Amino acid sequence: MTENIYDIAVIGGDGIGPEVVEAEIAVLEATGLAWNFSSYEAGDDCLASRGQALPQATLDGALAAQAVIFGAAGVSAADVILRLRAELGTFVNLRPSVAYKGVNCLHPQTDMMIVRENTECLYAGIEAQLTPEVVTATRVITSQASTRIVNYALEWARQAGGKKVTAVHKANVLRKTDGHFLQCCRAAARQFPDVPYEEALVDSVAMRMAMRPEEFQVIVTTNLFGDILSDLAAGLIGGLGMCPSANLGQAHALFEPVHGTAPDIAGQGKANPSAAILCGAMLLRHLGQEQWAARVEKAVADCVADGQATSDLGGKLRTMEMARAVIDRL
Ligand SMILES: NC(=O)c1ccc[n+]([C@@H]2O[C@H](COP(=O)([O-])OP(=O)(O)OC[C@H]3O[C@@H](n4cnc5c(N)ncnc54)[C@H](O)[C@@H]3O)[C@@H](O)[C@H]2O)c1
Ligand SMILES: CC(C)[C@H](C(=O)O)[C@@H](O)C(=O)O
Repeated sequence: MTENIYDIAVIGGDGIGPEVVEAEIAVLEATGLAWNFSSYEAGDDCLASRGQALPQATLDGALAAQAVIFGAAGVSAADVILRLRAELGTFVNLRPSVAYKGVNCLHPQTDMMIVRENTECLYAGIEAQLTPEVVTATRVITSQASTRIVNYALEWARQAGGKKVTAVHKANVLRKTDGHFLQCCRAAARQFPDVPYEEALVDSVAMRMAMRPEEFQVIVTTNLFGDILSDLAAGLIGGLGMCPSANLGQAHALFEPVHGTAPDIAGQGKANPSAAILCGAMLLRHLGQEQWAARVEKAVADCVADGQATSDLGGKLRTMEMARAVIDRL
């Protein structure tokens, strides 16, 4: 039987992006599975050297690959990652926030999945300068995207053993847009009578997450609220260094840490590679390698519990030293 070779496009990007992606690849290679990694440029450095933040060759490579591993891009991030998400048709942004044992964090009991809509809302890119003093942005909410994302969240919650889904909105003010999103959520929830379902306003969710994050298991929400709440969730569990994400569509998948280029620590070997390594676990799960995914997650958890971690978690290891510590525990 011929062995499956996984074709993966790698876009390290700027700042700590390439540093954490190097760690992620080292861990993936340590599984002994057959990988074919192809590297592509994107981001600020690429813009400076080639005049484009996302060259066509990178886009073509991402579209041709089985999946994409992404690090981070700097000020050009929106031109890179939003375009990649759109071109790859990734309509789901899956963002887990799990407090690992041993991390000195605000809320050690946090374990939630944020299912962020990935294609519309204020990210539709429709802004206008009406007069020199008045500018507007159009918020787009469609039945198709809303139903698709809430169905995904409900199905995910069902597969996870019937976890509770909270639809997060601001329909008391955004009556038409979030009102429509909520209608789509309710209609979908009726098709999943076995999955606990509730609704909550985004402002009160922010407060409750800061005080009692254990009240949330699966949050489904629109694009901008999902962006903000996932960084808030990162703050509960010890920071952005622990938060991976998966952008998933029908035909493509892109895995990226929730964090950015971290200019304050870039180039110093200080970046926590856990978010990127946990992206590797999400990639493994996506490829059907569930056992390896679980082993990578456990190895990260074991490292962190043993204090084998980078300085943001109170440890002494450098980025690649932590990657090697994870590999040793695989
Ligand atoms: N997907 C992306 O490419 C993406 C996402 C967010 C921000 N950005 C870009 O990144 C740049 C910096 O943005 P920012 O400072 O708001 O957010 P950031 O995520 O880069 O950093 C926020 C804070 O978290 C820390 N941090 C982040 N990742 C870490 C890690 N792996 N290990 C240890 N500490 C870590 C940083 O040191 C910093 O103090 C901006 O240019 C922004 O546009 C890109
Ligand atoms: C960099 C930016 C375009 C991006 C977003 O807003 O989606 C980031 O904040 C994220 O959370 O991945």
